[in-house]
Order: sequence, then C-alpha cells, then structure tokens
Amino acid sequence: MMKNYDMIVIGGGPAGLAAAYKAKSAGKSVAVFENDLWGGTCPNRGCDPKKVLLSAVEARDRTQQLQGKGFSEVPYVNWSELEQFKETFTDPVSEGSKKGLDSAKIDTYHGEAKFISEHELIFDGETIQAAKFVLATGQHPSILKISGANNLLTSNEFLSLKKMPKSITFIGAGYIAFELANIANATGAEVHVVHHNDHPLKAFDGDFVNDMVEQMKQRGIQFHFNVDTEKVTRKGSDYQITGSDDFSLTTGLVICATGRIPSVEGLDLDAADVKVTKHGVQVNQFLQTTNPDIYAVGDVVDKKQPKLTPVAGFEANYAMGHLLGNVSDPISYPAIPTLVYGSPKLAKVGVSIPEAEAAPDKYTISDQDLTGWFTYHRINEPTAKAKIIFDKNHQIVGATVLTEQADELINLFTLAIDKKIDHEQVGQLILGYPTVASDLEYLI
Ligand SMILES: Cc1cc2nc3c(=O)[nH]c(=O)nc-3n(C[C@H](O)[C@H](O)[C@H](O)COP(=O)(O)OP(=O)(O)OC[C@H]3O[C@@H](n4cnc5c(N)ncnc54)[C@H](O)[C@@H]3O)c2cc1C
Ligand SMILES: NC(=O)c1ccc[n+]([C@@H]2O[C@H](COP(=O)([O-])OP(=O)(O)OC[C@H]3O[C@@H](n4cnc5c(N)ncnc54)[C@H](O)[C@@H]3O)[C@@H](O)[C@H]2O)c1
Repeated sequence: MMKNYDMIVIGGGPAGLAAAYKAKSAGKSVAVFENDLWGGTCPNRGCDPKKVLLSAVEARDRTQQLQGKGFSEVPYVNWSELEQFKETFTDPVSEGSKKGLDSAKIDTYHGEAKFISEHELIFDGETIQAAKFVLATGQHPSILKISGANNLLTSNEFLSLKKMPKSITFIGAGYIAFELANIANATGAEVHVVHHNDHPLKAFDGDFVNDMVEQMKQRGIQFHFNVDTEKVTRKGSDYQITGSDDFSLTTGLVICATGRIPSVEGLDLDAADVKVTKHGVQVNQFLQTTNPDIYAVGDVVDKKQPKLTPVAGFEANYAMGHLLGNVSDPISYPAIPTLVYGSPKLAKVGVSIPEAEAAPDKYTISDQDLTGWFTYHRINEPTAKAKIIFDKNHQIVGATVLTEQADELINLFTLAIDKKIDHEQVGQLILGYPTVASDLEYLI
C-alpha cells in the first residue's frame, strides 16, 4: 500500500524540524526527508560551531585589550585544540536530531526525494503521498564561476579544517568572510579578504563598517578591495589568485564566501507547481508556495527578511499555525536583529540609518560614542559606538551598534523596539549593575 502522510517536511534543519514537531504535537502523521546532516546548517556548519570558535577569539581579544593591565603576553589561538572542542558540539548533532525525531514518532527518510505530482514524491523508487508539504531545504554556498573554481573551499570546509594554513584568503566581504577571517586571524594565520567592490558588509552602516575594517586591519587582516577574482591556480601546496588590474596573491587556502543559494535542485518543484526565483521559493503572505498545499519556510524562501535561524523558526511556527487552521492573518515579523560576529561585533535592528537619514521629519538619530562608558572602558575596548533611531515620540525604532558587546546590546534594543519600551519604563526597573543592560536607561 502506498505510504501517505498528513504532512511531509523536506529538509531537517531548524525550520524543518520546528515545523515537524509542531505538526506532530497537533496529532498529524509526519515524515521528514533529509539528504545530508540531520539538524541542518546552524548546528552542524553555521551559527553554533562558528560561535564556539569565536569564544577563543573573544578570550584573546580580552587579553590583548588588557595588555599591561594584568596581562603581558597575547597568545595565539591553538586551532587544533579549538577545533577538537568544536567537534564536541557538532559531532553529536546529526545523530541526536535523528533520535529526537524517532522518539517523537516522526518518520525519517535519508536521501534524495523528488516531486512527481502536486501531492506525491518519489524516494528510492517508492511513491509517497502527503496532503501537505513543507519545503525547508535552506541554502548552500555559491561558488564563483571562474577558472580553477575546483580549488575553492567554502565555510563548510573552513569550520572543519584539521590544520590552519600559514595563510588563508576569503573571497567576498559579507557576514561569512568577516566572521571566519577574524577567527583565522586569531590563530596567527596571514589573512586576506579579496572583494569585488569597496562596499563590504553592504547592508550595514558605512561609518561603522569602515571602523570595523580599520580595527581588523590593525589586527593584521589584509583587505583587497575592487578586485574581481578571475582565476585560482594550484601552485605546489599553495594557490595563486589572479584578478583584475594585475592582482596576484599566493595563499595557502582559498575560501569562497560570495553568498549562498537556495537548495532546490533535484526536487523537481515544477512537477509540484511550485515556482522558484534565483532568491528562493516564491511564497505568499501565508508562506504558501504557488501550490497552496506546499509551504516554504526558512532560508529557502525568497524574502526580504534576513536568512537567519530565529527567522526560520518563527516562519515554521507561523506556517504550522496557518496549516493547522489556528491562524488566518498574514505573517507579520517582529523586529529582526542581525549580527556580524567579528572583533568587534557589528549589529543592527529595526529602522536603518539610511532610512532614518532620508526621513528627518519622522526620525532622529542619536550618535553615541560609548568608548568612555564604564561598561566598555572596564574591558578597555578600543571603540564602542551606537547610532540609535527614535521616532517623534522619542520611542526607539532602530539601532546599529559596534562593540564587543553588540550581541547583548542589540537584543535589549530589539526588546525595547518590539515591546515599545521607553526611557521612563526602563527607569522603573532595577537591573543588575554595572552591566550592558543597566546602561539602557542612558541609551533610550
Ligand atoms: C557559516 C554560517 C554562519 C551562520 N551564522 C549564523 C548566526 O550566527 N546566526 C544566525 O541566526 N544564522 C546564522 N547562519 C544562518 C543559519 O544557519 C540559517 O539561517 C539556518 O540554518 C536556516 O535554517 P533552515 O532550516 O532554513 O536551513 P538549513 O539549516 O540550511 O537546513 C536545511 C536542511 O535541508 C537539507 N536539504 C537540502 N536539500 C535537500 C533535499 N533536496 N532533500 C532533503 N533535504 C535537503 C539540508 O541538508 C539541511 O540539513 C549562518 C550560516 C552559515 C553558513
Ligand atoms: N552572523 C550571522 O547571522 C551570519 C553569519 C554567517 C552567515 N549568515 C547567513 O548566511 C548568508 C550568507 O553569508 P555570506 O557571507 O556568504 O553572504 P553575504 O551576502 O553576506 O556576502 C556575500 C559577499 O560576496 C560578495 N560577492 C558577491 N558576488 C561576488 C563576486 N562575484 N566576487 C566577489 N565577491 C562577490 C558580495 O558583495 C558580498 O559582500 C548571510 O546572508 C546570512 O543569511 C549569517
């Protein structure tokens, strides 16, 4: 007899798993298909391993800042040891995620499935049906179409390098290049970033990005802007990168960090009547694809919101609410913070600086240098800055921050924006002192 489920999820990452558990707890029969590691990008080769590696960088940064204030030597990070520590987090993920599904009695299929009609998949020669589907296949690294592209590695391989080479080069200057270049630099490797224009981290405030680049240059990271990479050639155990304007660089490894592309190949979405653009699966305001029985959630969706783990989880919960008939309003996203985990960290949320500058009748920007504030001076941070945007009622509506503590500060701003917390309300709270949070009263 043909297998038939209430719901099939394709992709076992944060988005897919959240959707599967939600439907299962509502009493639905559910199956999840995964063609690689259970758990997806975030815990296996994304956010979590990256932030474990960052912990050693943060310790080194602190030591460096407190040189002559209790510390004299600044050790380099021992990559092999750190990598082994990282593996204690990543190694158990896939098996653990699969076991979780098994104990929740969610069926699992490992391998490639492909649609053969609007409600049918074929897997290992077997046809499997479902009333509803959820596409949650995420994205994978894009590789430049250049001569010698086979010599390029990606963030996937970087996060599992057994040995850090003496020199390493990142192509692209987005989130991944900044974060991984910063980690490699802390191990003592010679680090280069080659970028095709002079707008790194283009979604962020230019002033703060310039500041971040300067600080990373001072740590020894070499930026090569306005270079179009044309060719990567193997030279013995090294690689030679050649690019526009006679650019040439010999390096130990080349990591391509030029963006990620939606994972839709092989699914034959045409057969299911699901339309895809180059940015991902097209959805309506209920996260239904062009086939209303097929939803799409997480990184695989063509959307203007940033492609991040908490956004993936939020969408999965929303889509399940809609699919189960508990929600009928269109999806409405709260403020979404985005962060670049460098040294320092750069973060933003809500109304952007260009948006605020373009509408002075609606917004005011408070440009704050926090370097001398106790919170930052205590750890001797070289620079700590925030641009905070208020509406005409003096309610915070956006912020961009550059500091080692940006990951904590931005969440406080997010809370204030989303819950409309103002200066007076913060003043009525008693918060642990002295902390990033206890500064909030003086910031908003
Ligand atoms: C290096 C790096 C660092 C990151 N850091 C952060 C961070 O600090 N904070 C943050 O919020 N986000 C971060 N992200 C982004 C975050 O990882 C993603 O937003 C998140 O994983 C999206 O979840 P998802 O379930 O939509 O996709 P994924 O986690 O990518 O999961 C999709 C799953 O679908 C599977 N799949 C693909 N095709 C098929 C198929 N045909 N059949 C079956 N299964 C398939 C994949 O193997 C994968 O397991 C980072 C990403 C990277 C690459
Ligand atoms: N901290 C975080 O939240 C975090 C960290 C890492 C990744 N991510 C997620 O992963 C996504 C992908 O990260 P990413 O850094 O690969 O992408 P990105 O879009 O941030 O950056 C890609 C960079 O490559 C450049 N580029 C594009 N085409 C190029 C070309 N032909 N030659 C040279 N450079 C080129 C772009 O100008 C851009 O600077 C992010 O958008 C985000 O969703 C998030």
